[in-house]
Amino acid sequence: MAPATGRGPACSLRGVRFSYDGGTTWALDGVDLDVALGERLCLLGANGSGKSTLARLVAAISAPDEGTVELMGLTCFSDGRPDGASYAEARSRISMVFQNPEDQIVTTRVADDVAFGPENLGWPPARIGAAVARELDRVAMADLADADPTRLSGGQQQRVAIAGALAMEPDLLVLDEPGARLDVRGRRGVARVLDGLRGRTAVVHVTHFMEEAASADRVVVLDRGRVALEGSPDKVLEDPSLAGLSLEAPFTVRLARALAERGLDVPATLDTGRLADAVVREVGR
Ligand SMILES: Nc1ncnc2c1ncn2[C@@H]1O[C@H](COP(=O)(O)OP(=O)(O)OP(=O)(O)O)[C@@H](O)[C@H]1O
Repeated sequence: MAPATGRGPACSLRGVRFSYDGGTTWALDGVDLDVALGERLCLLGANGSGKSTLARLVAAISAPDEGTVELMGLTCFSDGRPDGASYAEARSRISMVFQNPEDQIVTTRVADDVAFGPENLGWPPARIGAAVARELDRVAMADLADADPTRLSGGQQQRVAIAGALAMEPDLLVLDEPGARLDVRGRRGVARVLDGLRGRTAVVHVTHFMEEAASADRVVVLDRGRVALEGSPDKVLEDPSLAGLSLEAPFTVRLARALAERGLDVPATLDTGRLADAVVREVGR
């Protein structure tokens, strides 16, 4: 087994396989995945393609059946065999946010909920207090610090869950469809928080929303437990093979294709302004 260094990349998976039924079917079937420190990666794929399973492996919540998992430069699994000390160390540096925020509520006061993770890490009270104040501020929930989280809206609860995850000052934040139950405003709020982490905290973000993937550094598309597409958002979200993976290209890309079919020379782009400029140029104002 490679020595544990504790340095990056945030995540490096090689030949990872995972089965829920003892190897009859594979939810993940030979996945290689790298996430650099500070990088924001979006995971896309049809229902059942393996996104949540992969997210849990990256978050050090579940173990692979086969393959090598390195997290924060620590070899946690080598050929499927665990290294308990490395795994425990990696876990302390990774946080996860799930789809249903109510599953993550553990107390009856917002500030206590955010403090829960740091308390489990054994931090001194002053450090915990500073982390709670900082993260409630980040998610614009400072006014509701004393509220009962079970009485908040789904969007507010998700912000509390994100604050709790970030309060532990993770090097890697894994989010499994955090916007699934949020309206547009709620999802924009999550996007703003993620933008603020750019370059400092690695983020692995499972989503069904193409617009969210557009702002990632890199996009990976899963198909039946394997990596089907990988690259920059421009490259992946404009790829014509997306439809064959049961994914719909973003609106601007579909619009550009429809205009091109009608004879306009416009690029299939994620950039609304660039598309608008091209249309204006083509129709001659
Ligand atoms: N707890 C479980 N027990 C048995 N099979 C499971 C379990 N969780 C997931 N699976 C199966 O593993 C495969 C991958 O599921 P996973 O939830 O990782 O996909 P996903 O891409 O996140 O799907 P979705 O977009 O629907 O959330 C699917 O075939 C699914 O049915």
